[in-house]
This record gives sequence, structure tokens and C-alpha cells, in this order.
Amino acid sequence: MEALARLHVTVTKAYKANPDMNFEVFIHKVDGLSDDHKIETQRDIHQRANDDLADVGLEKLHLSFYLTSIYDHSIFEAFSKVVQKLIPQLPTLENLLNIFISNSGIEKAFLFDVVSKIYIATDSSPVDMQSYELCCDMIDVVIDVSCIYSLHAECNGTAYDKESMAIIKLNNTTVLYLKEVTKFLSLVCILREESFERKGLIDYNFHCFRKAIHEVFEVGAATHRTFSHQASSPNLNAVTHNGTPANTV
Ligand SMILES: Nc1nc2c(ncn2[C@@H]2O[C@H](COP(=O)(O)OP(=O)(O)OP(=O)(O)O)[C@@H](O)[C@H]2O)c(=O)[nH]1
Repeated sequence: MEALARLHVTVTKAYKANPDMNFEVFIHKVDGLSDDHKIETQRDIHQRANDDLADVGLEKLHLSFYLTSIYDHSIFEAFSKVVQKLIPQLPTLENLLNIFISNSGIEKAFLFDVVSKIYIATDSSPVDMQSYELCCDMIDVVIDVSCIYSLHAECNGTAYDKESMAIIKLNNTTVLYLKEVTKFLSLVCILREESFERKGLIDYNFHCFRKAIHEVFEVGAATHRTFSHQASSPNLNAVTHNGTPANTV
């Protein structure tokens, strides 16, 4: 109850300061609850928070809720969804991923920010937590192995570069495929072993995909530069040249 009262105070004050603000509410430590209980708890909290807002005439205000726990990747998934709301190019990225996977026989693809392991976009098929965790683990493996065999004694930023790529074949006919897209972004795909037989096609499609992603972010950066010349305040929606959204870092 105390948490709900605090949420109400915070949200109403923030709304007064900026009515365009997005509100993202994380319900932590849900691992102790059964799946049914989790949904029920979220619904209950959502209902109470909305009722409190309706009492002060703020029924139009939208709160988004996420269930998280430190014992799985739910917190990363929740942050991914929050960050995606701040990326104006998200529909373009999703479209590119959809075209890429459908022409390459890939089941699922994530565009990851390598350092935070937040995915900034994925294709439009539903995300299941296990696939996401598998892809996060693959990034860890790639960075760890690169660090171990790095030529530099200190592994600062040398573990991930233009040459970064990895293929991991699991014993259940699944293949994980990782490739560098930009200095900060990586594509991680999940596919069946039989689809991987057409690796040449996948590599060619990836080359086109990578080029398109660079173009998307170059246009974003150019728009940002034009806007910065016109106005003195920075454009929060622009992206930087290397592909990391400026308003999410
Ligand atoms: N079961 C569970 N325990 C958690 C989770 N996150 C943190 N904890 C545990 O909760 C205890 C307190 O941690 P936090 O709640 O993160 O710390 P805090 O924010 O200073 O504590 P509060 O004053 O309760 O807000 C620690 O023992 C954590 O290990 C979670 O997702 N699930």
C-alpha cells in the first residue's frame, strides 16, 4: 500500500511537470509468486493505481507495468521494451528484421546493444524468455572468449569489433548466429540446423541488412545535425552515428 501511495505521488507530480512523459512501472521480486498469482497481482496493482489516478481526474494517464525478478532476464526484457519506446526508428528496424528472417529461414532475431544486453528491436514474432536468455548467454560467451584470447592485456573495448561473429551449434538442432552490425549493436539469430545449410544466402542477406541499418542511423544522425543547427536544444529523438539511440544511453 505504501508503494502504491508513493507511485501515485510520483506519477501525479511528474505528470504536472511534463504531461507527455511515459510512465513505466516495474513490479519487482515476482519470483516468489506462481504464474497465475503474478498476473493477478499485476492486475490488482494496475487497477488500484488507475483508481487512484481516476480519483484526481487523471484517468487518461497511461501506466505500463512489467513483472521483474533478479533471478532471470525479466529485468533486461522490461528495460528492452522501455528503451524501444524511445527509438523513433523502431518500426523500420522491425521491418528490416522481418524481411531478413523471412528470406533467410531464421526463426528469431534480436538486435542487441552488446554492453547492456538490451535488445533494441526484434522481428514481429512473439518473444519467449528462453530464446532471449539464450541470445544473452551467447553474447557473454563471445565477449568472454574474445577477452581471454585478446592480444591486449587489458580487455577495454577490444573484445567486440567489426570482425566479431560467432556460430554456436546446440545439440537440439538449433544454431545460434551472432554478427557485428555497428560498434555497439549486434544481431543474434536462432535458426534450425537445416536452414543453416544455406549459410551463403544468410550471409548475403545479413550484408544487405547491415547496410540498411547503417543507412537508417546515418539518416537519423543527419537529421539530428540539421536539427541541432536550427535549434539550440538537442533533439532527444535523434540517434548517434554509430547506431545507439541518443536518448537511451
Ligand atoms: N526473491 C527476490 N529477492 C530479491 C530480488 N531483488 C532483490 N532481492 C533481495 O532483496 C533483498 C533486499 O534487496 P533490495 O530490495 O534490492 O534492496 P533495497 O532496495 O535496499 O531494499 P528495500 O528497502 O526493501 O527497497 C536482498 O536480499 C536481495 O537479494 C528479486 O527479484 N527476487
